[in-house]
Amino acid sequence: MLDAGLNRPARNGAEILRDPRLNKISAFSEDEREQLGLLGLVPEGIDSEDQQIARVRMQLSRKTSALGKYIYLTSLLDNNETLFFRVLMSDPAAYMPIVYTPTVGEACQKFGHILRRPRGLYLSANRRGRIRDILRNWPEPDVRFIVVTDGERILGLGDLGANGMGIPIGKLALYTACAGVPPQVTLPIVLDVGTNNQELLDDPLYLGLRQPRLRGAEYDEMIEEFVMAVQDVFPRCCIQFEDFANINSIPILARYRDRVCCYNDDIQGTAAVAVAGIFGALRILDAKMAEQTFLFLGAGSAGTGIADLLVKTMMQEGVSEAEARQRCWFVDSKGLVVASRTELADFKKPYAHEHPPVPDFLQAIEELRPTAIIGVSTIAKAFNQDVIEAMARINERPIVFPYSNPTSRSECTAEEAYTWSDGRAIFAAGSPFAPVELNGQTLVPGQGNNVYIFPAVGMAVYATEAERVTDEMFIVAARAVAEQVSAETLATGLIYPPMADILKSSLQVAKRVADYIFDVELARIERPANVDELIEASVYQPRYRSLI
Ligand SMILES: NC(=O)C1=CN([C@@H]2O[C@H](COP(=O)(O)OP(=O)(O)OC[C@H]3O[C@@H](n4cnc5c(N)ncnc54)[C@H](OP(=O)(O)O)[C@@H]3O)[C@@H](O)[C@H]2O)C=CC1
Ligand SMILES: CC(=O)C(=O)O
Ligand SMILES: [Mg+2]
Repeated sequence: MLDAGLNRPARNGAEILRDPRLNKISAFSEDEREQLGLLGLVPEGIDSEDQQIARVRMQLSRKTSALGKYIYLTSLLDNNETLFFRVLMSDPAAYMPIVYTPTVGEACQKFGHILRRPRGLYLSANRRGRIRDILRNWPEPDVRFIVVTDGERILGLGDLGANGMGIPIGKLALYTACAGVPPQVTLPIVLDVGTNNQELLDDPLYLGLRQPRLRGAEYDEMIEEFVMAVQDVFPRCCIQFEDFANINSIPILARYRDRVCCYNDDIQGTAAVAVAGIFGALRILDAKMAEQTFLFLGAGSAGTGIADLLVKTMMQEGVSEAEARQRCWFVDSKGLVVASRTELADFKKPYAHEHPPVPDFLQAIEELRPTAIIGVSTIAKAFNQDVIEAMARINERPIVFPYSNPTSRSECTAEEAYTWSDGRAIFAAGSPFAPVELNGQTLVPGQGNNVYIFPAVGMAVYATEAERVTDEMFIVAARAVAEQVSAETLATGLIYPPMADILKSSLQVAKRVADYIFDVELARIERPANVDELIEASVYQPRYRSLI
């Protein structure tokens, strides 16, 4: 006998209770209790799914810290996957700040301290040469999505080594909660290549390798071994690279994007959410993208990724590449990125325009008079009062996107941006901020976070079994996100679809991207008569199935 729909041998009651994919805690039916040997192992009372959700909410409300709520929800995922996703999907706007930014940042910082039960796969530098075999230890046979990090740039918190595992776990929970990708096809992975974070190396509870980060050829060989092992063991799998330092993220994407099904979320997903946000802002401004001047604070993976996609989008609208690049300017840790600088990384060079050196961001604003500032610097409070006031003096409606995560690294808060601009800023931040009351008006900040993109693109790639992930798919996704923002939503200042509707909007985006994947013949399945129905039929439902 097989477990219903899971293709696994049936278990006895005690085993079922220990399997998070089968466990219903207090919601087993009378027949299941009788037939599966569960009598006595669970209390007599039988809960409905709604009663179970009410209990979870009550228990969560008694946790006084965000980290306490994170630990509780993670334990629920380890105990009863269906209930976890039912709770998450019942109110994504409420629960996302717990399982994702900002709380996941704190959870990663303390990952070794809060560990209850390991989740995902740890591939360590010590196990090089054996990655294929270790992938085969994963119990699910058909993994379709891996989110992998080496932990070197976890949000804006820096090198967190193997503690970075919290990020793949959180991102993959959102694949399911925000776009319905079935959890059994997802696999979180950390490549434990050591850490240069001395605090972690000195922490007796740190669980990663206690050695400096692997670099150079040895590192590249390990990445190659990993990518090729995934092709062998999970041939239909897409790899999402997440939170690598830019010295590695950019070359890795360049090396593999045309060879295997993969993408980098910090580069491409972030870029798409930024382009979507700019489309929303342009509707408020009634202006064109090529009329804007974008000034970035931070010229790393996220910043140059956003600029590259803005350039591609402007080119689709008939602007030349040179003109489009000229609309994008960067300030990094050494000041304005200009042609005379000799130490620039290759990925910054396309944006190193002719201009005298400018040491700081505020002066760059005064000289370049940008219409938009985008913060991807990890520097909290860098958009200070002088910066916002300068933007509000130069522009009737300045675009202000402090995208750095988590909240503790945000370049400014929503309240600061609105207050210092007299409520005129068009604002979106990487982490969530509550609405702000100003001069009798309620202003609703958007969450400019790649969560609007990666679950939706993931669903499209999953349902179509796409061979490759291209930049054009991200432009399609960006346009689809922007199109779902109604005029009423826009009137509140919100330039993204409401987070409460993220599942609905992600499925719309997934349909558009899936259509595009079939159009460009990158699908590995035949085009169905109705692509929308294909997506709908692929969506995971967090419902208990009968186990008998
Ligand atoms: N909202 C979202 O969806 C996303 C947000 N992010 C956030 O963006 C941030 C950056 O990520 P990522 O681009 O991958 O990181 P990188 O490390 O690749 O880039 C950081 C950039 O910030 C610059 N920087 C550092 N300090 C300063 C300073 N004092 N003044 C000006 N610039 C400075 C660095 O300069 P230099 O090059 O000189 O070292 C570098 O160019 C993170 O906080 C991350 O959480 C990332 C992805 C998605
Ligand atoms: C959101 C995200 O991917 C980051 O901050 O890195
Ligand atoms: Mg990231």
